[in-house]
Amino acid sequence: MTRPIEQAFALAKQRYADNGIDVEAALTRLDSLPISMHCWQGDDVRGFENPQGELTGGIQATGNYPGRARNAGELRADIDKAMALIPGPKRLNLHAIYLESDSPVERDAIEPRHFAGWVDWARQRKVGLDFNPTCFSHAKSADGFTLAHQDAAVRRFWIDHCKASRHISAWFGEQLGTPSVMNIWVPDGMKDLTVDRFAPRQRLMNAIDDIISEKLNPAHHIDAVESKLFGIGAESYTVGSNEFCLGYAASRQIALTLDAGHFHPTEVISDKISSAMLYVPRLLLHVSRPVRWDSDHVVLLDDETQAIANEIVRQQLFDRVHIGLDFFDASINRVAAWVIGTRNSKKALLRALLEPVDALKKLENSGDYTARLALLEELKTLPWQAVWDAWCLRSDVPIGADWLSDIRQYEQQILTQR
Ligand SMILES: C[C@H](O)[C@H](O)[C@@H](O)C(=O)CO
Ligand SMILES: [Mn+2]
Repeated sequence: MTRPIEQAFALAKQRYADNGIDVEAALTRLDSLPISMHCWQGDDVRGFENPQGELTGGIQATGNYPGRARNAGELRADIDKAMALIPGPKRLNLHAIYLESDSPVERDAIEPRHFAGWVDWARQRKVGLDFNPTCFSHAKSADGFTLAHQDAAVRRFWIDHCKASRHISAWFGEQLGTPSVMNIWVPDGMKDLTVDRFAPRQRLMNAIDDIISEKLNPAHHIDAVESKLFGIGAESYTVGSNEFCLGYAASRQIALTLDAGHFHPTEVISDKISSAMLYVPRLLLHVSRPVRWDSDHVVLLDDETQAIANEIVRQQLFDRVHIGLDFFDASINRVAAWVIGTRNSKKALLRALLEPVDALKKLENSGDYTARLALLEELKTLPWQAVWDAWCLRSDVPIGADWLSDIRQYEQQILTQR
């Protein structure tokens, strides 16, 4: 059964060796690059705090596919299913609304114990956790403002939520032995013409300064800020814009989060990585797929996903770039969405690792742009797929589209019974 896979792999290895590429070294590197899967794909960003509540903050999960996870047990089972179909290392990215508690807990009162179930789950599976305060889908964010709110009491509430979130994040890192990247994203903005664009940004800056003022162990916790261009209902003005977040992360030397859907339609985050890395210590990537807007479609193996992976590999940013995903599609099987998007992100990383980067840079530096273009195009059709299949085989996950039958079975037995 596995013989053709192995034969194809042997031929592919030779083919890549002829191009100066050590396939085994590429796979060793791939085995060291975790992708942080976002928990919110499993339940359309509802969480367990108030699952019947409205998703606000200018984001939207569209679709009504059956089988949404309704509690932590179901969500963990779905993540387990997805992870079993994805090769290589994975992490899990949690939002604060995925807490577990028998009684209501206000956001500014969340504690590590509310996430003990997740830590137990992660420890058993040897995966790291990342975290996000949830500054949306709440009565105190209903007017579109949180950390930049005019009302000091509302601002304080969200500052305290983010401070509590940092303690949870640091606890994740300490418990699991791998730092948790905590991403602060706020939806704050205005629907229409905004006269004072300065004061909210000043308030946001002061609020985040307050949040990160307590020094936490960097071996346990990493702070990140995520910019955005616009949200639904905040089309004219976003307080945490790209300039705000880049400036903030650079001046405070914290991580900058680049979400592929948070820029103008023709702007790409792949081209921002090399610039941002000159000024910030780390990047968190939210690999996503905007279709005409920040639609958070499932990640494809498309040009931009490939370009993002190429940047990480070509500039050797392995220790400074954290790769996360951010999409939520409720119109297809949600577990399949995770599998498709995460496998595609990993395929892009593999293809990037199979590039003869030094040879390409040499051609570029010598001005031989003809050979550079020729080689880049020829590389696209080298047998990376045989390497991918062999890696799936080694990682004990299905090869090709074989994973789909597992998903179908899971759908019939589990998801449709919900
Ligand atoms: C759940 C959100 O998508 C996420 O927290 C944030 O990263 C974002 O991208 C908002 O558009
Ligand atoms: Mn994002």
